[in-house]
Amino acid sequence: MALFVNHLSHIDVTLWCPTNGLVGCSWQVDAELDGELGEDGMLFDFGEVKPWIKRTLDSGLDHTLLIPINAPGIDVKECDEGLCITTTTPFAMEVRGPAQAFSLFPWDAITLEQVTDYLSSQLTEQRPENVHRVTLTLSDEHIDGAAYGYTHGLKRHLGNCQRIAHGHRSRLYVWQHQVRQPALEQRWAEWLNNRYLLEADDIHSQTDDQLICRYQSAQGTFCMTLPAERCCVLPKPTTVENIALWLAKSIAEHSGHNTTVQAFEGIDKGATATASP
Ligand SMILES: Nc1nc2c(c(=O)[nH]1)N=C([C@H](O)[C@H](O)COP(=O)(O)OP(=O)(O)OP(=O)(O)O)CN2
Repeated sequence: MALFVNHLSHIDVTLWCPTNGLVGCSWQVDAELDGELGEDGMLFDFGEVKPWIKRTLDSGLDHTLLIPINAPGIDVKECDEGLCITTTTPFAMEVRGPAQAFSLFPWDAITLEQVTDYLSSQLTEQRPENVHRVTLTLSDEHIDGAAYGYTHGLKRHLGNCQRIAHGHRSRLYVWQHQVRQPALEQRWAEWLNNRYLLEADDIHSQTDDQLICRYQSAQGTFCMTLPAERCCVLPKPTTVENIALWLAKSIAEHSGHNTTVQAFEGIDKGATATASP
């Protein structure tokens, strides 16, 4: 007997890719459980399946930076902040923070298949007696138009969004004169794709080539050094509201037209903002 729960949750992470660097991802989570029916006629109460799986994801890999430690140029060591991870290719980066902000895997690269198997095995190990196996399916949201992945951290957030390098893969909608603007959506999404978004206030130091972002939050001290060309600096915290506002203002200024932007933070949620040139 198998029980399934589709659209159970989302996972928002950034993965380190040996060719693209920081890649923001949002994965939809579907679950299937194989097992025996209990005396109550249920394999596992739906009301318990969801919180059980969500708790495991939220306290583990969700909102972390996924590092394939066997990829070329990766070094991981302990430091005052917790862990210090350095990279060399495709660019030099150093990120420091509490260990809980990182998920380290003994792999050459992070793939959706490997992450899916890892999480399915983790849940299977913790299963209740009458459940034989838990199988998750992780998938990227199907997006026809413009989309971009980004990485950020929100130091004021009380939950795991305070971690300096977690990410999202997001749709982007732009309107001018009540008409969608696919060319603008595509251009801005391409520009934002794989960037690190940070608040100006969190810049610790900056040269022409390099930027250091550093902040203290409830979980500890976080620090990130990366090429300036890979960053996008916003005047305010990088919440989706401020991203929508910054995009609306930037596009209105560049194009000379009133602009409305709907920015997403991962799957199915986001903010809408309008600006004039
Ligand atoms: N109004 C806003 N609220 C929050 C924002 C924001 O920009 N505006 N941002 C965050 C974090 O960046 C976080 O990454 C969002 O994570 P999310 O997965 O949505 O949070 P949950 O774990 O609570 O949601 P699930 O999808 O149910 O896992 C937080 N809030």
